[in-house]
Amino acid sequence: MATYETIHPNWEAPMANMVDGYSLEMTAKEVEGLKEAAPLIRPDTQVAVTFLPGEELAQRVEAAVLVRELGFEPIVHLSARRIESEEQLDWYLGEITQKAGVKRVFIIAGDPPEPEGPYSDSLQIIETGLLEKHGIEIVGVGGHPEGHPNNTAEELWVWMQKKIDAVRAHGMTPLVVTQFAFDDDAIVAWLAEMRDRGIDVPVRLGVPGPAGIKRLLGFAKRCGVGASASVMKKYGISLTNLIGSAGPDKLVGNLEKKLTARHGRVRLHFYPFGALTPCAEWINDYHARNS
Ligand SMILES: NC(=O)C1=CN([C@@H]2O[C@H](COP(=O)(O)OP(=O)(O)OC[C@H]3O[C@@H](n4cnc5c(N)ncnc54)[C@H](O)[C@@H]3O)[C@@H](O)[C@H]2O)C=CC1
Ligand SMILES: Nc1nc(=O)c2c([nH]1)NC[C@@H]1CN(c3ccc(C(=O)N[C@@H](CCC(=O)O)C(=O)O)cc3)CN21
Repeated sequence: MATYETIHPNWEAPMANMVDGYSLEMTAKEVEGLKEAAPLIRPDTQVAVTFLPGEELAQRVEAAVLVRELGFEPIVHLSARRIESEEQLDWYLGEITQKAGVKRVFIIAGDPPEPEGPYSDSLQIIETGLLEKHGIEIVGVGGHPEGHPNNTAEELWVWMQKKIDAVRAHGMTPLVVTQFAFDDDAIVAWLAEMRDRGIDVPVRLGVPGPAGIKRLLGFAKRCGVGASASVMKKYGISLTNLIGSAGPDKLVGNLEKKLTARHGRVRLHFYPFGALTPCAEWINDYHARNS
């Protein structure tokens, strides 16, 4: 069975700084964007390919192949509620594993209020047995530091434990990747509670890449992510001036200060929201300023 070192070679080692061992994501349509950003991204960096509406499965396969060809490690998202049939899931897993050597997936329920096929939650995908059949070794599941409109906080912990147990029962290694958030205190408190509950799996904390302020607020609204005036002020944004763009300087700096050994193994996962090059530049700049 894969170990935590397989998730990332440095999981056990102290981090050089908060961006050490980061992952990021692209949409299936961002093939040109990834080619442009590639020279700025360290070889072997994990790059996730999303499962958004408006993408074709074949486009997602091509994106995963490109991630591999450029020397990065693909992670493929599976949105349970957007998968139309078991045959489609089987076909997609066959394509990504054979053509892009994919070993890692991230499973999320997805936003459709009614499932488009047989799966309404992430656990059902794990339980199909198709992941291990296709040689998948590492399975990420979603974490929600600010909660989720369809579940209480308590329900979310129960679901997290069920998914982790199921990933292990199917012979694979679990990790948790969180929804992006702007409030470092909410992230740190959520992580402390997770560890207090005895859930010791590695966590990738979701962080927004630099983006236009209006765009960031639009994504926050669409994804149910908290962006109150006080939280945005802490992040570095004034809601009375929406001109310009903002990066996660304060958020990442605060995480670096506030995370301790009790918070366990963590790395960051960046959500570039369509702007891969600025995101990679921001990460490299943070690294240069903090090493
Ligand atoms: N973290 C991220 O990057 C992303 C988060 N999301 C959001 O996270 C939500 C939860 O995903 P998971 O943690 O994988 O849940 P899950 O698959 O573990 O399901 C937990 C429970 O929540 C219910 N549920 C999940 N999504 C629902 C929805 N859209 N409408 C009504 N009930 C729903 C499920 O039926 C189940 O009872 C997604 O539905 C989506 O809204 C979506 C995309 C990306
Ligand atoms: N509840 C929830 N639903 C989501 O769909 C969602 C989350 N949470 N959390 C973050 C991720 C990241 N998401 C996204 C969504 C769109 C783009 C994006 O770049 N869209 C392009 C056009 C579409 C494309 O290129 O495929 C854009 O310009 O808006 C990026 C990340 C959606 N995600």
